[in-house]
Amino acid sequence: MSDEIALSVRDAVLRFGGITAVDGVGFDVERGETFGIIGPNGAGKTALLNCVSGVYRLDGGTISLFGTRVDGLAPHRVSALGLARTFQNTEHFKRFTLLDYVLLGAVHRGRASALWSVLAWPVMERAERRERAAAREVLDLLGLAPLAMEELAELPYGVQKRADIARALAARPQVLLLDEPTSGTTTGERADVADAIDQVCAAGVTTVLVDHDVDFVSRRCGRTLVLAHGTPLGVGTPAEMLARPDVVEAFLGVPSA
Ligand SMILES: Nc1ncnc2c1ncn2[C@@H]1O[C@H](COP(=O)(O)OP(=O)(O)OP(=O)(O)O)[C@@H](O)[C@H]1O
Repeated sequence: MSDEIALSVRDAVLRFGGITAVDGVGFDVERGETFGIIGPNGAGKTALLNCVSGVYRLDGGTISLFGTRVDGLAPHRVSALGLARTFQNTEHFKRFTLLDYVLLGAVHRGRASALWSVLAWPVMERAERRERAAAREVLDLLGLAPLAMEELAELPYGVQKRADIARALAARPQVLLLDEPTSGTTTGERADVADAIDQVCAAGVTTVLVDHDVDFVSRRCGRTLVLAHGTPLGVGTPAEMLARPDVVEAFLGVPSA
């Protein structure tokens, strides 16, 4: 693990009317690290990821990507600075083939203006060939290449979850946010999603992993942030954090014995 900070969140606050969804959250993720965020339902995990990716604008605090402030930027600008994320569903892309869906991730890097596209079509054609090659490379890495021409709608849910990881990875992100990558999967599918994430981590991609499955996060993350009701309970190794009575109480909803 390097000591270069890839993602830095300081005193983040996000409110929805009277609800404070994220309340003074801070953490650093080092380059190459797989960092976890866990917490019970409604803890603010997804809201926090939405702040990092520019979907929500912070009411307080700062977010930096490799030292550059990104809070207040639109999602496409944050993504141009090297951040990619998965979503909790791929509902709107059901008619895409797996390859086209993954190409969405590759294509968004360095798209040119329409005028430039017309004037420089040979260059654009070469760029498109490169994007297709990049998409196929990612499909290969995640063991999805044989399914490249299948429609997403026809593929099992677990494959759709892996497809979403592939799409995000095709953008060659500096930092990858995985939002509930195993939610709704069967035990078998979860093992396949786990393999895909392990490939991503082994490739050295800086990753933030949010999941309901605490064991799943604990096995992959050296450090994790624990949130409860939007408030940070702390950052530490999963074993350290899960041994704390306040963390146990947050998950169980009752004081630990
Ligand atoms: N768009 C929104 N409008 C109003 N309130 C919201 C919105 N999004 C989230 N919230 C509220 O913010 C709080 C945190 O929600 P969030 O979805 O981030 O929690 P979470 O930890 O991701 O939960 P889960 O594990 O159930 O997905 C909750 O009280 C939720 O109801």
